[in-house]
Amino acid sequence: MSAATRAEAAALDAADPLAHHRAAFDLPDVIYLDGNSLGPLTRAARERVATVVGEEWGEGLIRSWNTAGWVDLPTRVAAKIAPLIGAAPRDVIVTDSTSVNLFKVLSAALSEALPGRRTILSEPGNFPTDLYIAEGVAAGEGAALALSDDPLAALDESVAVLMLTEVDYRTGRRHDMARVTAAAHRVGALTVWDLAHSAGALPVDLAGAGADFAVGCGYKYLNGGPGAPAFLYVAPQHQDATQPLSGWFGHAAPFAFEPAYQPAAGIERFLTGTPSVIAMSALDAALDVFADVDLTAVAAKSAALADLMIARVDALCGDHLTLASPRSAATRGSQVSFRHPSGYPVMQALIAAGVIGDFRAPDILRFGFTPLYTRFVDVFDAVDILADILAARRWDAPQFHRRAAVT
Ligand SMILES: Cc1ncc(COP(=O)(O)O)c(C=O)c1O
Ligand SMILES: Nc1c(O)cccc1C(=O)C[C@H](N)C(=O)O
Repeated sequence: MSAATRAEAAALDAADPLAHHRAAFDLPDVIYLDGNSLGPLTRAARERVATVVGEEWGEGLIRSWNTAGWVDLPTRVAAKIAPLIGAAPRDVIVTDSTSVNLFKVLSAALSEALPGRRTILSEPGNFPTDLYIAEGVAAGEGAALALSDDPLAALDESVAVLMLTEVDYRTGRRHDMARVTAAAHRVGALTVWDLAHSAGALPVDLAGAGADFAVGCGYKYLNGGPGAPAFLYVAPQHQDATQPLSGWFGHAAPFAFEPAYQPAAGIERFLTGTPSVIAMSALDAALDVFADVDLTAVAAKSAALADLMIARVDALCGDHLTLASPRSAATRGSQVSFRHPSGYPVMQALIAAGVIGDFRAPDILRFGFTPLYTRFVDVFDAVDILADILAARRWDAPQFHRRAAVT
């Protein structure tokens, strides 16, 4: 499915069965192709945060832990994420950040590994926090982190845990979770999957793939807001594992205030401290947009949006940009990246012109596709604007070269 003219792109929008979901979002007047880094505000989250602050906190005060159900938020929100990732609700919990959850599940995975196995295998291109956390866990557990550009080939009987991000944050390349998990299990290794760039964007089937552990972000495709709580998944057969951040919310009876730690049964032992109620409420409300959404349709539209972008970039910007993502949607997540030697100022010029993507060092222009609110005409217009910036070298102005702290 592609469009050679703006009218054809508009016709695709007119026929789009997901188009009505755009009204659930509170979008400013920009073309937003960065929902893979920070999802936008939903109308429901805006209202819910106002209620939580004004009524539940302002009026209810401490009573709201019970009367507003604050204490159940980690499991209630998890039950909304579970169907998006192919998991049973009791195998998912919402808590902490992705990095902290990775620390917990990696440690638990090492404790579940076959005797004598102390290697965590990953890729050098994995998201840095994953590698940093694995370094920390390895140092504390007398394990080692091994990196390979071809982790499937590097899998052998020394590997305790294979830790991968399903969709690569730079290129959008997608691993075949079922195939890779099966290969890990064949050599006796466990798997830890990072779903930061998958959850809410693509159908994920953790249980079907036989994945052992997973983590993911609340603030990207799930639209939970900046710094939204993250989630983690533990397959039922590993839920007796211990995790080292043994805080009171993971205790079997937190309000018994016992001096000794006794882990809760099941997934709740992966909690640590008090949930971030305002942030978790925003995520809870934002997740309602997925209530009647078929992720297969989301992924199909995402592939069509990305294919349109690639076709238009080939046609209009081919002399300037090199595709850094798989050309085939079959091995791609919900984003497309292009290389340009001056990627940073090009992206700054594009943002100044009202098209928001992001830059990833050293030379990547990255565009995320979020089919619940992104239209075909948005992609069409974005490439026209990008082509103009490149052809006229509008990016080569001093203000676009100044680096911001956060890219
Ligand atoms: C693959 C991946 N994992 C983890 C994170 C972030 O983890 P945290 O929410 O702890 O900052 C990101 C993005 O920031 C990411 O892209
Ligand atoms: N978590 C972020 C942040 O705190 C500031 C800026 C960006 C982010 C991101 O999420 C980046 C994102 N994980 C990426 O794939 O690049």
